Amino acid sequence: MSFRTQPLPVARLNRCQLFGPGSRTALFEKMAKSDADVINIDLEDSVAPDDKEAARRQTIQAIRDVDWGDKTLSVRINGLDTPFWVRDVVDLLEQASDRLDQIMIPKAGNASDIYAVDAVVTAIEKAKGRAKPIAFEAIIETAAGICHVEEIAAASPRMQAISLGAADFAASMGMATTGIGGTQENYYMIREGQKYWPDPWHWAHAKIVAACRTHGVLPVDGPFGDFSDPDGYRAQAMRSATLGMVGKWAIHPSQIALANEVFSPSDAAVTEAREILAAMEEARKSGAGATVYKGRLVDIASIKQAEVIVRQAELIDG
Ligand SMILES: C[C@@H](C(=O)SCCNC(=O)CCNC(=O)[C@H](O)C(C)(C)COP(=O)(O)OP(=O)(O)OC[C@H]1O[C@@H](n2cnc3c(N)ncnc32)[C@H](O)[C@@H]1OP(=O)(O)O)[C@H](O)C(=O)O
Ligand SMILES: [Mg+2]
Repeated sequence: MSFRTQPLPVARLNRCQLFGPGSRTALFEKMAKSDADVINIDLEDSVAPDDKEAARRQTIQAIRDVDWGDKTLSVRINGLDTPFWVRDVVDLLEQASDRLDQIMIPKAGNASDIYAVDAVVTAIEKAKGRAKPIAFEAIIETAAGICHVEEIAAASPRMQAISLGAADFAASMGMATTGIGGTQENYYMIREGQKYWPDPWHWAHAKIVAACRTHGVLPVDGPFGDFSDPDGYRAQAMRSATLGMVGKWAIHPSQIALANEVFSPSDAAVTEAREILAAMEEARKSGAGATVYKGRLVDIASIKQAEVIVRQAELIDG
């Protein structure tokens, strides 16, 4: 038990992060009109090396021109192991409008990666007199990243979110799969002749959630590549939500409604959470720290659990 209070993450919706390549300008208006809470325009792996400069230019233009409504607007820059990332950061900060909310840092390996981007961003913000500080989201998608996820979460006050990038993560870990997230056919257990498929991403998700929650950062599930498998997407999203993640990427518009559904508490869950809070308030008045709700124990920890759900419902209701 620490005397420190666990910090709350930023109070904004992050149920669905919709991705689109910065080189596909025709998608920008569609992304802006979508129901995703966060838009990630990608300058990294969905953009071919020959298209990098044009994608950067087009992205900056779109940040200025497109009506992004009240969405969180984020751009994924290129990795720190490429020749592109510095120019991405400098041009975005100098040329895109204040409408840009966040920079997403791929393949973050340690706190120094975040520090390096922070140093460049901070210098340009000061030079330009930018009123609104840029937020950061880091992607954990390497063995080094998962080993150092806690220092990454703590690396800068700009850190608002961390996602798992399942494809690069699998490659970095040497995992025997070409699938992007979800159930892996060969990762099974067997009991009485029946196969069961555990979740190979579980431990990484849990480690990211713990690091994020320690430092007041939003933990987010990454991509699910097979956009023709809505049931698989929903199952993965529900596992992530149960573990404490607040949202999931969509790499195709068909995944947006699924993410919004899974990461919005149901009416029944909100009603139950409010009833638990009411039951505990009654208990408190009579001097008790625990009581019975629908035949089960609820106590002071239940208040905190119920508040997670009520807080999310209040964010959604605005
Ligand atoms: C794995 C790692 C990652 O990097 S994931 C993140 C990077 N990837 C991307 O950004 C890819 C984003 N998605 C796409 O580019 C496309 O969706 C697609 C290539 C997967 C499919 O495109 P396609 O046009 O063939 O799809 P359709 O089914 O025909 O589209 C139907 C309709 O929807 C519109 N559309 C398509 N994609 C988007 C989108 N992203 N946003 C908004 N709208 C979209 C399309 O234009 C059609 O519109 P219509 O014609 O009906 O008007 C990770 O890093 C890791 O390591 O894990
Ligand atoms: Mg990746």
